[in-house]
Amino acid sequence: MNVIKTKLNDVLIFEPKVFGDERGFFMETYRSDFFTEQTGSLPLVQDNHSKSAQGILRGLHYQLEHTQGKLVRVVQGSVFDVAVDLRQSSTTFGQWFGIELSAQNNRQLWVPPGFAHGFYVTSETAEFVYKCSDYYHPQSEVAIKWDDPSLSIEWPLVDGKQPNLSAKDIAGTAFADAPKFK
Ligand SMILES: Cc1cn([C@H]2C[C@H](O)[C@@H](COP(=O)(O)OP(=O)(O)O[C@H]3O[C@@H](C)C(=O)[C@@H](O)[C@H]3O)O2)c(=O)[nH]c1=O
Repeated sequence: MNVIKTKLNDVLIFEPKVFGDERGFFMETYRSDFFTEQTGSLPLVQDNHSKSAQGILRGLHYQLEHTQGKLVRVVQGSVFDVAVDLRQSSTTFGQWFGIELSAQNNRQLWVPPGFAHGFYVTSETAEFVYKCSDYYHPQSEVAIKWDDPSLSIEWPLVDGKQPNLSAKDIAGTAFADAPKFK
């Protein structure tokens, strides 16, 4: 597994070693010992899987309590995945990082606790799979507006069309008003 630092503190890209042969391929996608050594996070406790059509944007989400770190990847299709640093003590507070994750590049992104996370589907459909460091706690969920002008996230919108959002995400909070971490 290759590990690459990003411009945001503690956000890491993981590139699994892929063993291709005449049958197809094999890769290890998560090892708890290696993951903990690289991130300092404890083993991950919840696995999630979602499918979305092109143009769907989910985010930017986080939980204020039971704050989750997320190890995210795409098993079908491609997305533009974004992390926003909400930790006021961090030198990269308020900054965003975006990366293409796809079933072709096999890349995984580690979005640590203290970040908002979202993704936009660029392929016809995409299946998104992720592991979380804490359990779902809907009472403490927050959604920040995907297009908050103070974040200026450069989403690669297909044909320049507005993305499709859930009602919760349409009603998202402005970055300035969203609760932050220490
Ligand atoms: C996230 C989640 C949702 N659900 C349920 C609640 C709801 O009925 C349905 C869909 O939930 P949502 O609309 O919140 O799903 P979604 O918009 O896909 O939410 C996810 O977005 C990405 C960007 C993240 O980072 C995730 O942490 C999570 O917030 O699934 C669970 O049962 N467990 C979970 O862990």
